[in-house]
Amino acid sequence: MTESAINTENLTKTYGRNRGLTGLDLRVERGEVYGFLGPNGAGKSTTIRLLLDLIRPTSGHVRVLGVDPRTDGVRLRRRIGYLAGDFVVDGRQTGRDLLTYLGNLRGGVPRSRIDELAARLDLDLSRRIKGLSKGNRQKIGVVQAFMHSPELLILDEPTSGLDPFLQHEFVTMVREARAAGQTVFMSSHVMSEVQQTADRVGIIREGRLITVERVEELRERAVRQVEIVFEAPVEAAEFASLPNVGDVTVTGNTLRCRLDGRADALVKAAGRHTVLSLRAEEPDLEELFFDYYSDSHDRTEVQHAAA
Ligand SMILES: Nc1ncnc2c1ncn2[C@@H]1O[C@H](COP(=O)(O)OP(=O)(O)OP(=O)(O)O)[C@@H](O)[C@H]1O
Repeated sequence: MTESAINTENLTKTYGRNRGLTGLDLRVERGEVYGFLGPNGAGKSTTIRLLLDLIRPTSGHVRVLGVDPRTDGVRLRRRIGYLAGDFVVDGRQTGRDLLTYLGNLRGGVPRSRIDELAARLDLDLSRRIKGLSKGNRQKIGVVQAFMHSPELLILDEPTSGLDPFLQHEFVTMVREARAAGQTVFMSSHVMSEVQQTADRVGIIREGRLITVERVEELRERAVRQVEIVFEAPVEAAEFASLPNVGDVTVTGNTLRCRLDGRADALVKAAGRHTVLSLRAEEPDLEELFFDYYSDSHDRTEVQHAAA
C-alpha cells in the first residue's frame, strides 16, 4: 500500500502557555485535494509549519510523502510546493529573478513554464517586488508553489488578496494539479473556495480537528434554492408536503422552494406538470459549517470520513 501524502499522529504544539495545536491526527491521501478549514487562530498555519519542519512539535509524529520532514527536510522540500500564509520575499529583485532563483533551487524550471503561469495570473515579471501590490506579491507566491509541478502542494490561505477573476484561475490550477495526480493540501477560512476544488475538508477549531467530511456528501446534504417555471400555474400545497422540500411559494407559473437533501420527490411531483425551466443553485456549504465554528458544537465528537 502506498503511504499517505501527509500523515500526522497526535501532533501537538504549545507556544509557552498558548495552545497552538492539540493531538492532531491528519491523513491526506495521495492525489486528493484536501481543504483545511478553520477560523482565525484555529491552528492552520501551525499545522502547516509543522509539516514543513519550520517549527518543531511539542509531541507527536509527522510524515510527509513517506518521510520524516525533520530528518530529510531539504530533499523533501524539492518535492513540495509551499505557499506561506505570510509570503515575504526580498523586495529588490524582480519577479522573474526571484522565480528563476527559486526554480534553480528546485532543480531548474523552464522559463516558458514561469511565463505561462505569470500570464495566467496577469503578473508582470519585470517589476521589482517591492513596488508590487499585496495581490501581485501573492501571485508570485502562487507561481513559485506551482511552477515545478511538485508531488504535493501545501498552500496556506492561497487566495488571500487575489481578486475574484484570479481566484477563479487559481481554482482551475488546483483542478489541473489534481488531474495530473498531484496532492493539494490547502488551508482557508472560506468554505466557498474550498468546496469548488476539495475532495475532503477537515475543520479545525481551537487547535483541534473537529470533523473530516467528503465534499460530495456535504453537497448531497446541503440546502439549495430551487426555482421551477411551469407552463400553467400550480398549487403550492401540492409541493409543500414533499420530503426535503420547504418554504414553498408560487408566483404566477413560478414555484420557488428550499431543497434539503435528495431532489427525487420534488422532480417527480414537478414531472406531473409541463416544466418550462428548472434552476437549482449550487449549495453554499458555508451554512453547514457555521455550526462547527460556533461555541455550541461539541468538540469531543470527531468523525472521520472513510478514506
Ligand atoms: N509564535 C507564536 N507564539 C505564540 N502563540 C502562537 C504563535 N504562533 C501561533 N500562536 C497561537 O497558536 C494558535 C494557532 O495559530 P495559527 O497561526 O496556527 O492559526 P491559523 O488557523 O493559521 O489562523 P490565521 O487564519 O489567523 O492565520 C493561536 O492561538 C495563535 O495565537
